[in-house]
Amino acid sequence: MAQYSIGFIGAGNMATSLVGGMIAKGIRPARIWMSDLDGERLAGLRQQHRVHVSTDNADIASQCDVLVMAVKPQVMEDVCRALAPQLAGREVLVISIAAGVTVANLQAWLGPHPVVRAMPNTPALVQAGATGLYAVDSVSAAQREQAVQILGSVGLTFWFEQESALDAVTAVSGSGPAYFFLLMEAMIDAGTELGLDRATAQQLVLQTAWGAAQLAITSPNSPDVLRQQVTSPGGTTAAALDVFEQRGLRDTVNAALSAARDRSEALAK
Ligand SMILES: NC(=O)C1=CN([C@@H]2O[C@H](COP(=O)(O)OP(=O)(O)OC[C@H]3O[C@@H](n4cnc5c(N)ncnc54)[C@H](OP(=O)(O)O)[C@@H]3O)[C@@H](O)[C@H]2O)C=CC1
Ligand SMILES: O=C(O)[C@@H]1CCC=N1
Repeated sequence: MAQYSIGFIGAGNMATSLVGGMIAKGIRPARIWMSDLDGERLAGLRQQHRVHVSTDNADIASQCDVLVMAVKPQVMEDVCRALAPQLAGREVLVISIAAGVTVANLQAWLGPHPVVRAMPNTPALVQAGATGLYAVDSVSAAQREQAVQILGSVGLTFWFEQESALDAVTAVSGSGPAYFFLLMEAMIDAGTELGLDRATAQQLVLQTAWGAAQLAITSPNSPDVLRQQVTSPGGTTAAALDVFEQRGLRDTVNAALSAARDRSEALAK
């Protein structure tokens, strides 16, 4: 990988997942810069990862060729407007990972820089991330490649031609890990209700989730076929699946993802 420097503005959950995954993948910490309001958090990150840190966003922006904007959508405008003078006249690739913040917003706040809008997810920390990407026309082929090198170092990347697809990606894979964690929590609670000790219930649930995902990824069969292979006629799985279907799991999932997509769209306004 070419030795350009990468700065993260905002060192919260998603930025630290990305940085942890990038370093585990072999990207040198000396190339990574992180800023945040919280000096203690930064000190911990410097100690853990040996990255450069600063509580001054402008300091990070002045050092880096690629800037990953990783603050919450609600503060993105203020953060970008404050950085605009720092970036003026420089060739910096901006990658925003914020939900719902459009490239038009980012360019209005930062200036006419090449912008990639990305939607990663926290499994990036273990190189099992999934990221949707959208680029404005001014992003060069080399800069697209930089975005893929960074986000692709921690998982799969997918380019989209329409920016609106990023709202759907946010609903599916950006927020998606939380849906599976909720199901894990519910299954652990249910297993405990059924008399298992909590630690064993947790191990059984996590191994089952991991095994199901591995099987679904490696099998030539689609999830519906794999589900049928578990389901003996008149057996235990059928009894459980009947309850899920009767209580409207599919409609619930559909409504939940629509709510996430709508929220992503609303954040742009
Ligand atoms: N978490 C996730 O799974 C995903 C998140 N995202 C996106 O990533 C972005 C960050 O989310 P997430 O990591 O969860 O949020 P966090 O709140 O964990 O991280 C944001 C960090 O930015 C800091 N911050 C706030 N204001 C400033 C500022 N002016 N300058 C520098 N740093 C600042 C926050 O500090 P403080 O806490 O003190 O406010 C916090 O540490 C969001 O835009 C979100 O939409 C995208 C994909 C997945
Ligand atoms: O909840 C959120 O808004 C962010 C975006 C996707 C995951 N977390």
